[in-house]
Amino acid sequence: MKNVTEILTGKSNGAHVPLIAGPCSAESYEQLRTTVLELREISNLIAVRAGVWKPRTRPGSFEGIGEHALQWIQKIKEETGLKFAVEVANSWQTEAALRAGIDILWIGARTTVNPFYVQEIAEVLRGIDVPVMVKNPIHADLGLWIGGVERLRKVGIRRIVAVHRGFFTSGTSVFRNDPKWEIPVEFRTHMPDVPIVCDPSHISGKRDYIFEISQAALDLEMDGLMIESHYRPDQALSDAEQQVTPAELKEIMTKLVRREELPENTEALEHLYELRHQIDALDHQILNLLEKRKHLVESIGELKRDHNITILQFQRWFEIVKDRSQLARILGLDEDVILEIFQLIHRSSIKIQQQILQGKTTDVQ
Ligand SMILES: C=C(O[C@@H]1C=C(C(=O)O)C=C[C@H]1O)C(=O)O
Repeated sequence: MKNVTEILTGKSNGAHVPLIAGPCSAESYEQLRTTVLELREISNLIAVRAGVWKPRTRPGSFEGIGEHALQWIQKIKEETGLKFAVEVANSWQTEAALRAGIDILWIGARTTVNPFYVQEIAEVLRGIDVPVMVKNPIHADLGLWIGGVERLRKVGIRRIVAVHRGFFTSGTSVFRNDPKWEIPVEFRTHMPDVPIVCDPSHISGKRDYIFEISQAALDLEMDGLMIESHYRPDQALSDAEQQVTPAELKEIMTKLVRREELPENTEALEHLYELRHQIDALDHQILNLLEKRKHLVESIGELKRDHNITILQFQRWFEIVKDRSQLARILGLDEDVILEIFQLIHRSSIKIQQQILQGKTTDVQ
């Protein structure tokens, strides 16, 4: 687990799961203060989140208190000594947040989608040492997420944390936003030194799923959690259904299981290595079989070239799909995954045969 606590607050917080929590929006001084005082009871808490400017899909919804709420934050910061994080979506909001001494800024999903906005914010931050969290863009465009981080790095921001808040779904998921776990995993392979915090509130859209998603995030080695909490969630002016009370949040945090990357028990560790050894052997067999398959595809390609036969053979391909799906089902394998693997293999076969028919060598696939 990367040290999100140190990056965002400059302090360390032991082996806990770092938690950033607070209301979706700062609605009133009382609401914010009561929530924060209750949240202080959770030992994982490293910073408070509070929306000041709220980007809403359609006008007419509560769009945040605006700059005035920064004064409440300042007062509560003084009283509690806690660090506060605020979302900024453009240059003047960034300037106002910095003037108010906000400790951590975050760039929201609706801003990460737009490189112009991210750049505008980055320009205000040039030469300033403030930690910034970058939420994934609304749709699953990994490049924009990485690009957001790169824009901040280019102006000298060093303390950066990515936030996974899920991706737009047109109502096809039980969740408000589709987690698409493969995207943060992919993000990690591109930017291994940037910690990722999961925001289960925005993924779930419903408080009942927050524990489940938080646990899934920890099991994928995410480095912390960002969760919306309100002392009276049902009366919240925004995101009422997904906010939990500080007491509920405390319970969620206690129930979460922090799993280690490797078992401490030496017997279990040896068993793990033995099983991995067997997987290595099987993977090598898979690769050797793929190499043999490739040679057959090449021979068929030469035959097609010499006898003027089309590369793509739908009838044969449909038979393969039917046969391999059926076998996958019998073997208890995930049919969709097996189909995807065969689609990739088929795509590669087509490419190999195209090269043969065009008279090129087939080294590159
Ligand atoms: C190998 C062939 O060419 C293509 C590749 C296929 C494959 O990879 O199995 C199947 C059908 C064709 O679209 C073939 O015609 O059999």
